[in-house]
Amino acid sequence: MCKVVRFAAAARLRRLSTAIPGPCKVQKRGTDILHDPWFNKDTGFPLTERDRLGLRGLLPPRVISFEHQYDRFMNSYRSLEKNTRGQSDKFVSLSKWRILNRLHDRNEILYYRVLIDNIKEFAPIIYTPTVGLVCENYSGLFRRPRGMYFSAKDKGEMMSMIYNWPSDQVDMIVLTDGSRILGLGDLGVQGIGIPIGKLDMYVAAAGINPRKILPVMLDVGTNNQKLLEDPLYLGVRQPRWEGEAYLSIVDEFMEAVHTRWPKAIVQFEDFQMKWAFETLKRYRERFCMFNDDIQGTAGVALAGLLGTVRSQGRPLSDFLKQKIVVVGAGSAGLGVLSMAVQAVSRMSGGSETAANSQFFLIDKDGLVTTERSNLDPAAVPFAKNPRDLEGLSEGASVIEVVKKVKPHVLLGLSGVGGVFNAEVLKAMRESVSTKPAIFAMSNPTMNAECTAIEAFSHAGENIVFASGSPFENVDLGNGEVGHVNQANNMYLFPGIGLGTLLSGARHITDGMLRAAAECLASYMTDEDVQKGILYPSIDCIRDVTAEVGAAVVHAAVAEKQAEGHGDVGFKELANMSKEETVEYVRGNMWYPEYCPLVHEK
Ligand SMILES: NC(=O)c1ccc[n+]([C@@H]2O[C@H](COP(=O)([O-])OP(=O)(O)OC[C@H]3O[C@@H](n4cnc5c(N)ncnc54)[C@H](O)[C@@H]3O)[C@@H](O)[C@H]2O)c1
Ligand SMILES: O=C(O)C[C@H](O)C(=O)O
Ligand SMILES: [Mg+2]
Repeated sequence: MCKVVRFAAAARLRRLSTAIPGPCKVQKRGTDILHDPWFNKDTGFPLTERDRLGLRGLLPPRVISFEHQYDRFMNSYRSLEKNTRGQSDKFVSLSKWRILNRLHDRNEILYYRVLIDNIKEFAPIIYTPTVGLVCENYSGLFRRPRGMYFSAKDKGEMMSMIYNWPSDQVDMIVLTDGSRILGLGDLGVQGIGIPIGKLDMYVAAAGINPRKILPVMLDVGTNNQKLLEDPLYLGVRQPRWEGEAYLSIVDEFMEAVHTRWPKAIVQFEDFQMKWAFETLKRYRERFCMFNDDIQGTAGVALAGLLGTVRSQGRPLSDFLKQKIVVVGAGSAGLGVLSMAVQAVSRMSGGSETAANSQFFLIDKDGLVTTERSNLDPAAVPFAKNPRDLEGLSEGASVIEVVKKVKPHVLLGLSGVGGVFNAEVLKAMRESVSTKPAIFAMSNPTMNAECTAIEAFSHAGENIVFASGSPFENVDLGNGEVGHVNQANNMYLFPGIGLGTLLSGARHITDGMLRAAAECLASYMTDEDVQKGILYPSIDCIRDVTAEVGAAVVHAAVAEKQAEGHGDVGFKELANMSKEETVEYVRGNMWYPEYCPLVHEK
């Protein structure tokens, strides 16, 4: 359950008691307005507005209310569902994505209202997992551009190109180079679907004004041979730029963005590991940015790990005793480990070190130890010393490690579907935990380490289960339900972005990220957690984001990072109670409703 009534319902009530939204200025007239999805109201333009804006005669005469337009869309959506019954999942998902995308391209206010009010149903279409399918098929699906594309061919031009974007103010940018799209690998320019999906979640969950978002693709080529040979491929047809040439492109983009919008926040998304870590190190002190796969994922996973301790009825301090096996030593797995190790270190007064602690790291070559030749520097802190291992050695397989360690938690961020096979899951029955936890966090659905049904049927009914992509709850056949949690960074990145924006911080610190994770960890009640419900329902995402955003603002104030936003300065932020900060954040969330349009020359 959400802590407050569903946000949409609350906003609707608020609207009833408040005046009509203020006017919006528009520099266009006539058909130019109808073709601009930001201003277009379709048949919803009142007659007086049609007169003012030169729209008379350009629309059928009847004026349709917003509510009626909303219902008409939902009816078409339901008809589509009926008409596609029996078709392949892929066909159905893409059909649903198309109808939503078409609405976006026509009428953004209606699109975002439909999305916010039906977020549980539509998130899997506009975000994970369908967004993966959209990226794979992007060149064929492409109709209209969304966002900006900076390519290797634009070197030297970015400082002026950035002014081609029509909006004066941009608050939130999601940037990808398409090199590691979900678990699907290098999809080149087709990866633009990910920034678009993430930013739709920013609008839906954090209420960032869609006029102030910017999805960006940095196209430095692709190493995906199939795409390079595809005549329909829309990206630059060359192998990826590497080394200094690559970094100089990202540098130029970051400089250009911050010249035009000095306080814009840039979320790095789905970069291959080497560039994910390198760019985070390179920019985090210079710009307001974070890497969602490393830092957002870490916070969501840490919240889940703390939840598993509570689900066992143990105090949080027992986190120090939990044995946790992480499968996948990429940007996400290493991000999770480093945040978890920091938490352990804080709890134990700094006495724990990563390598001899309770964590075990496995990559494609098995258990990671100090004996590994060419050990990735980022993995060094988590490599086990073979002397500390009894009965396990360098490169031990997942099944060998699980059998030997009997972990409390088995967490997958490998990008490989089925790695938690029946044998591995059955071995989790021997876990030392009363509630063994299985986190199959890789995306999209086909890349999950196991499905929910596999987890409950092989590992037992007393497990806690979480996955990165959504799965249905599992009917355990005895009147009980195996609860499926969605451990996805969508529970944190919107709050990290919104909290940073409203605090006016110039950097996103570890303290702000920790506050976000701790806030999510404490969101659920003990009663829910003991039933195995570690994360809130996605229906509550605006409420969660308000709380997470407030926690980020508080941390930014405490660390003297906050400079304030708009009329609200550091002092006002510092004087707000926790509840007032949550209300402040909630009150700054944009909500889609038609505003009266006023023509301005
Ligand atoms: N749920 C979430 O919120 C979330 C967040 C971030 C990433 N992810 C998912 O996590 C996955 C990995 O992302 P990443 O950025 O870390 O990727 P990455 O490519 O940087 O790392 C993948 C890691 O998995 C390891 N691996 C590959 N095959 C393996 C196997 N058979 N057994 C064990 N390990 C194996 C690789 O050695 C590598 O260490 C992706 O599917 C991504 O979608 C999920
Ligand atoms: O995009 C998601 O659903 C989560 C995460 O950022 C990922 O890369 O898988
Ligand atoms: Mg990602």
